[in-house]
Amino acid sequence: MNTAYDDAHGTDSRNLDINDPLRARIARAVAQVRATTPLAQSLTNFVTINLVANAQLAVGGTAAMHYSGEEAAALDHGASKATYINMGTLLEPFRTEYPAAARNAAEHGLPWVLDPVGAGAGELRGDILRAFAATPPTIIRCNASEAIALAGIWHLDGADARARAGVEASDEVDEAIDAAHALARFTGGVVSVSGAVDLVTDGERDFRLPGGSVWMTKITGAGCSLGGVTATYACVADPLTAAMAAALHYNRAADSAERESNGPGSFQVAFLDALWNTTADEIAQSPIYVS
Ligand SMILES: Nc1ncnc2c1ncn2[C@@H]1O[C@H](COP(=O)(O)OP(=O)(O)OP(=O)(O)O)[C@@H](O)[C@H]1O
Ligand SMILES: Cc1ncsc1CCO
Ligand SMILES: [Mg+2]
Repeated sequence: MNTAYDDAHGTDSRNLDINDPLRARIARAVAQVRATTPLAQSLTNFVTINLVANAQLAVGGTAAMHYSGEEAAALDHGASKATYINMGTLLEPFRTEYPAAARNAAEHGLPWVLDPVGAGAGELRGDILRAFAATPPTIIRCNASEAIALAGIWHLDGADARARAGVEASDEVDEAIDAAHALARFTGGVVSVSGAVDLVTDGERDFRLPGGSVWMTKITGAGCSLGGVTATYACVADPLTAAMAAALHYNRAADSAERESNGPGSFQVAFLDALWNTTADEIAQSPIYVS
């Protein structure tokens, strides 16, 4: 039987087998975060910093926010198991502090997650993103426009690299597929592109994750906090599992929050509650279209 998803995306994608080991790894990651409250440190924008921390706590993790390469090094020596860097609101000192934090993560062999918010806008953002190419992120979590812009900034082959500015998604996820593949090949990591149907790719396999709520676009920081939660999952799981667990956790929590709410304010509250209450099995048994 063809689903609405198949009709829209053709027949070369199929729902991942219910017994596929990836689903077990996702369920285990969800349980492990709740059991071990891992710390992912964040250097993130001033608009949505509170939602990022609250979402990390709501999935079971621990949050610590700062803007310093030195503090990143101290945390990498201590409790932090992953770093989240979000480019939303930049100040001049971040020109050196953000690449230092990325370097520290790489030197400690720890994963780091990049949200290239607004990629394509401004010299400072471009300079910092170019500096990251030396110690590339383990996971890139972005919207379609940002994936295309970042592939352009890094001059990657195969990307349709139209430089595009802006913090809200305007390209459809599928338009960013070549850019996402190029980014994954360049970093050797995973790229997670959000939208109505999310795309997670390691450059070899593409996973499309339907569901979630359009209300996510009416609260600021849905994407930023998804980046933070992706870092939380990267504390306990390999990059592909972490990106999948975070995106699926978001989709199932958003499905449930939409049923409970009647506007953006009540949606955000219901969404945090749903992050807390959604079960590991609900997350791991989600539709996952693989191609
Ligand atoms: N039309 C939609 N329908 C359902 N879910 C959506 C839709 N658009 C986005 N989402 C979900 O919202 C979350 C954030 O994705 P989005 O693409 O809005 O990020 P973003 O553009 O980086 O957001 P922001 O920068 O405002 O934080 C993801 O979980 C994604 O699945
Ligand atoms: C609205 C906004 N401006 C800078 S960062 C941010 C949050 C969404 O990325
Ligand atoms: Mg964003």
